Amino acid sequence: MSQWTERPELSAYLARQRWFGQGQVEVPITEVRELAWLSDPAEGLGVRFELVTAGSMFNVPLSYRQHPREDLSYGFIGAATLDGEVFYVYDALHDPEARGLLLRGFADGEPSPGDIEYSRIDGFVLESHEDNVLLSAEQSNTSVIVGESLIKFFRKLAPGRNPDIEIQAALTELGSEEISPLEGWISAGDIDLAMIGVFQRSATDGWDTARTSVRALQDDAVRAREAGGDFAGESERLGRTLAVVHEQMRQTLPTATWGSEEVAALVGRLTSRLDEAVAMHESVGAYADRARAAYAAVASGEPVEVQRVHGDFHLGQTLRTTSGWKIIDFEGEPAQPLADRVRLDSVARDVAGQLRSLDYAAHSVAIVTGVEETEYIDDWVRRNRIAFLRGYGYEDSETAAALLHAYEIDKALYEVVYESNYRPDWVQIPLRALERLL
Ligand SMILES: Nc1ncnc2c1ncn2[C@@H]1O[C@H](COP(=O)(O)OP(=O)(O)O)[C@@H](O)[C@H]1O
Ligand SMILES: O=P(O)(O)O[C@H]1O[C@H](CO)[C@@H](O[C@H]2O[C@H](CO)[C@@H](O)[C@H](O)[C@H]2O)[C@H](O)[C@H]1O
Repeated sequence: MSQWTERPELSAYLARQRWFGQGQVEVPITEVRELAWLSDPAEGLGVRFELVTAGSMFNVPLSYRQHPREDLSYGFIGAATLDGEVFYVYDALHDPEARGLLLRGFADGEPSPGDIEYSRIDGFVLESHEDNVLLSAEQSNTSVIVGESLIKFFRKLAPGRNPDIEIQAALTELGSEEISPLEGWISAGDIDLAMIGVFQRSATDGWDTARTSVRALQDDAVRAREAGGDFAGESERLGRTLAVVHEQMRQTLPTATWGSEEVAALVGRLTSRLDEAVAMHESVGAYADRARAAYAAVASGEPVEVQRVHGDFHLGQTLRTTSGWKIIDFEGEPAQPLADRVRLDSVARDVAGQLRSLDYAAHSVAIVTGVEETEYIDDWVRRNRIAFLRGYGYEDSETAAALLHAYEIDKALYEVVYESNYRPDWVQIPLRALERLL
């Protein structure tokens, strides 16, 4: 039995991580599966993946050090004993030397240790695993840049192929230029622990680029089309990129047509999310009847063409590179169970995600800078919505419009729950959007 089920340090550490997703609440650890050592603790530094069940299962690579390290204090978890000897234990992703050991399996000629498998696509070999930089630890997952690659350690785990790997492997094989090519992954049996792909060095994040444009028009108090940083051309190109990626997914992954029964099931899922948002935020109740009416319009429409989709498409999942937009992170909404994240869906799901994100980019600037909402903000959102839909070539039919409307409402409801958990100051963004949408 692991000492972490008996002692509070690791559950306290998990509660402080955003990727744990419980909003600072400690959840008891019921099980820990320790994978093979990647280095021998008797030599001073032991590193291994530990799969920790605390409600859900989490990927927590740990480094066990014989001596404490002041400079790693951010990732310090607690002391633990191994074979009667005391070790100082750190989150291995905050320990540069330990990160190198987690990456070593991708180096030339390195065997996969014990129950862990390092898979490489097309002879990919990691040149050097030692020089690596932690990119971000504050999101759903934890990413590290190493050489020309970026490795993402999945935090919340589930048995079954991770959709990020599944979709990006299919699109990489197809030669897609709209994603960042996948190079490999790490797994333990049927559980995927991490994926590695090309690091886009020239990239700027779509979210930052869009917000810079909003700020430009706000500074000058001019309409979007007159501002120096007009984003509409980028929105249109991004729409086109998403349409290409959807087409590539149709070519390589399953598709289907939903008849009345499946559409009724969709309406059922939309309605339960509505109920969840009402329970979370009282003021959502005022929109419930109108949301139900919008969902009923979907049920009375034509059959719906479905396929694999991105599932959580927003500006933070886009990179503007010198060779156009690239779409990343095909995991779906992190909070949903795997079965929901791999379900076929309408492309309207992703189109709606982006429309919501444009609304977020504009209104978040107003919140952060503390200025009054102006007509310029609304103008920016309208102009970029139109450009994105034009670039995508979104279908012009009643059924397509009803679906898009329903999915925009659904995403705003998801956001009410998401923001209530993580960024209560921002919950007004989706709440105001509901007011506009309904
Ligand atoms: N291939 C890449 N090249 C450059 N930057 C990337 C790449 N993949 C991800 N990023 C950066 O890392 C951030 C987090 O990546 P993402 O896959 O969205 O992780 P998460 O699942 O934790 O949200 C992105 O917002 C982006 O800025
Ligand atoms: O990127 P993740 O996979 O972690 O996605 C989650 O976090 C997102 C926040 O970073 C959240 O997106 C919401 O906020 C965005 C701005 O930060 C905004 O562009 C999106 O439209 C809005 O939904 C996403 O919903 C969540 O799953």
